[in-house]
Amino acid sequence: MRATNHKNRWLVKVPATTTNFGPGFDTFGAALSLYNEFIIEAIDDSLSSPDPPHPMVFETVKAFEKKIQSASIPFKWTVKSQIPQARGLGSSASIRLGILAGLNALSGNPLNREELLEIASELEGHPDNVTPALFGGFTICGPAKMLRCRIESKLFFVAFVPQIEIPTESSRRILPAEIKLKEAIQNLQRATLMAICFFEKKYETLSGLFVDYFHEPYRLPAIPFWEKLRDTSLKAGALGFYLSGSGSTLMSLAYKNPTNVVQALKEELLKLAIPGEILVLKPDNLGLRITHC
Ligand SMILES: Nc1ncnc2c1ncn2[C@@H]1O[C@H](COP(=O)(O)OP(=O)(O)OP(=O)(O)O)[C@@H](O)[C@H]1O
Ligand SMILES: N[C@@H](CCO)C(=O)O
Repeated sequence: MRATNHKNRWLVKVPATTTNFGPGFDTFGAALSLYNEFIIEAIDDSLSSPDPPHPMVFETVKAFEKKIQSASIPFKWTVKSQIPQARGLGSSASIRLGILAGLNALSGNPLNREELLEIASELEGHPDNVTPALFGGFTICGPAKMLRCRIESKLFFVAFVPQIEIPTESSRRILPAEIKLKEAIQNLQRATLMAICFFEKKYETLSGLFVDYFHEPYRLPAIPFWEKLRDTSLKAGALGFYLSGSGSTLMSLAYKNPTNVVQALKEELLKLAIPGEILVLKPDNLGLRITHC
């Protein structure tokens, strides 16, 4: 049996995330009050299960081992899952971070959070889910740099989660290789204004900034009812409406009170007979937490 850290069972709680916010493709993200909870436990090598491992977990363990330049401690994992899969709410980021943080703790914390972020961003292929999941709040990610701010609790994220699954990988493949300069400028202008609104907590000024040319025009056709829900949501007073991550979740931001937006969406969904779930979520300003258990 291998030597393991004496603290050999950890509970890792990872928040869901919403990203892009319209014009902030691959750049903006926020952590939400919906969680995946992982138990990561050291095991005796000889008890290892012969089952093929989860491919994402296998890949994550390999990346951790490469970074620490050593074989990792054998472990088993379970997840109590609230985050719906392939719906643009950061379920894959939660898997990668849950495993990385648990394995790091089992190994006596050889890596700091910035190093975990680097590994998880690399594995995901983009940093905008893993950054808020790890640090909480609203985050802006750039190459090798990130900034974050708290989000006040008067901002509500009203998520409509349709039954349609959209894997991120296929949803990225349909994006264009080039963008027109005029459209890039408009995205830049809106995204910059949006960032200031979040950092200065001027949430009401967010209204009108959610128009995007980078990804939504290519992805939204897969969700035929999006336009009707956007009109309903904005008419009911939402500050903005956007495709969360690569979809399929359609996100409305409500200021101070989400009731009108939720009610209007429920009525429209009933009228259109569209199956799915509405989740009223708050910002999570803590990010990933890990405790010995
Ligand atoms: N609770 C879970 N248990 C096991 N695997 C999971 C779980 N949640 C997510 N996954 C893995 O993550 C994949 C979904 O990742 P994908 O990147 O396509 O979507 P997402 O992360 O939910 O959305 P987005 O990246 O747009 O926010 C699933 O196919 C599965 O392999
Ligand atoms: N920014 C990424 C997020 C995926 O969750 C995308 O939209 O493809």
